[in-house]
Amino acid sequence: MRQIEGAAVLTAADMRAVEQAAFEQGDSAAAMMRRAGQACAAAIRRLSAGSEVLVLCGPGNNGGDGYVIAATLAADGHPVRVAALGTPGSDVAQQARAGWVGPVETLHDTAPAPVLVDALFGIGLSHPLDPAIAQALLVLIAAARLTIAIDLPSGVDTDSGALLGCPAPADITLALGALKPAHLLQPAASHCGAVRLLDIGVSAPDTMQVVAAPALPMPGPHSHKFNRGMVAIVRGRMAGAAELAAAAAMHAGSGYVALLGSTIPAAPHALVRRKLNDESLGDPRIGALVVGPGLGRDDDMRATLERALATDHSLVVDGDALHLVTPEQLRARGGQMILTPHAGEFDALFGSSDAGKLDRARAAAQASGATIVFKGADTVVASPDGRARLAPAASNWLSTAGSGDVLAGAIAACLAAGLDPLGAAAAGVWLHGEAARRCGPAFIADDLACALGPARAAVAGAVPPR
Ligand SMILES: NC(=O)C1=CN([C@@H]2O[C@H](COP(=O)(O)OP(=O)(O)OC[C@H]3O[C@@H](n4cnc5c(N)ncnc54)[C@H](O)[C@@H]3O)[C@@H](O)[C@H]2O)[C@@H](O)CC1
Ligand SMILES: [K+]
Repeated sequence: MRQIEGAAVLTAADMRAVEQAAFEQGDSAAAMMRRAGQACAAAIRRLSAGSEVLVLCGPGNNGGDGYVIAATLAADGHPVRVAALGTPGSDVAQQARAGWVGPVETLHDTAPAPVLVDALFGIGLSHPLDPAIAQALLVLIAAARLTIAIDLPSGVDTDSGALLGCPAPADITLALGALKPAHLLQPAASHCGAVRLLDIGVSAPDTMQVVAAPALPMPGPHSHKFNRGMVAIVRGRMAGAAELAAAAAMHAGSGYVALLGSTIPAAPHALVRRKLNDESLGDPRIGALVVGPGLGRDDDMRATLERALATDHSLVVDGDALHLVTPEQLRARGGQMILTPHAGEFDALFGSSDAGKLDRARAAAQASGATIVFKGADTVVASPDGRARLAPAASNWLSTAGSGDVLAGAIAACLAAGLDPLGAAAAGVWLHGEAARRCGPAFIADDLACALGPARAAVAGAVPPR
């Protein structure tokens, strides 16, 4: 049982492809189910501390896992009952069912137990739960002291994270072989409780991963302020937003941060204030240029944005700038670009849709040629090359004014430090989440920017000095 940071994330189709590849290498579905069920049983035995376990078994292979779990617990002398919904459909699930020699109650008639194991449905759920099934599950969850979902809580859509009748959250979800998008995307993620990953002996590709602590370059004896990574930030109509992004870039480790658009001295004095003109915008030492926080959307600011786009700098495009560009314009510009839309900005730029957040982010990256940081309680980072990073849940206190500006600055610092756009975006998201964790409750964005330093210190030394 392991933590999820850095773990592979697979859609239902990806998971089936990985399983199929394992079968072609000589593995069998029965052996895989045995490994999955036994790994779950070992975790459940520890978590239940001797209390009676009720395993709910569905009609598919998730139910098959449930029968293996029950048989393994019983063989270890652990008190366990089984209640089923239908009879197993696949050969492998029937085989697992045959391995359970105790009685099988029905979902609708069974009595609650202190520990409930939900092995009704996993990645094969194809339509919303019947309300009678959801109600029976709800009653058992409410009566249990601990609910453990196998692979996924029953009643969530694997790929989009939508709820398909899931009646109540589990306390713990044991993900099998890899994470699925629903473990990270809302609202399903909130129904998973604590997610832990169990190895079932398959090797998953790393195209999609959970955001993990980044490896960030450390300054060495040859470092100076510019080769640490210079960030420039365009100041717009709401100056505070750009100031926050600048503070964030400084605390996230940038060696030199310039605010373009004002020369009036003010704290912090480490921030270099310069006029916004062709010379300052064209400074070849700039490693990342941030445009959009507090920019404004009038014609002057549109012209300022055009000037930023006309440079060949790596760009972080945030806030108002996301209302002033089109995906086609960005694609035509090319170069390294990271866009950081929240849901409203995403809709404005790419159009609204009922598709899942991961699919939308990946499509947007394709359309714009930019790395997309689709922000929210379930931030998704998608690269035009198809790779993606999904953030684990972060502090809900991040829902405060200016936290997006801080994220843009943190990402810019990582981009200027030499990370590729996907790496920089994921590193910025991690630093932002870690800074929020360190801030505790009710922080303001200024505190969050300052906490990026300690967050950065937590990964100091990850890579040698450059
Ligand atoms: N393929 C394998 O060998 C392995 C599969 N594993 C487990 O198998 C799961 C996937 O198994 P399946 O593909 O059989 O899918 P599930 O067991 O998640 O569900 C499929 C079954 O549910 C029925 N169903 C779907 N939606 C329903 C609804 N709304 N109401 C009522 N019935 C519904 C389907 O007709 C089918 O019988 C994984 O989540 C994992 O738990 C693991 O054991 C690892 C090995
Ligand atoms: K389940």
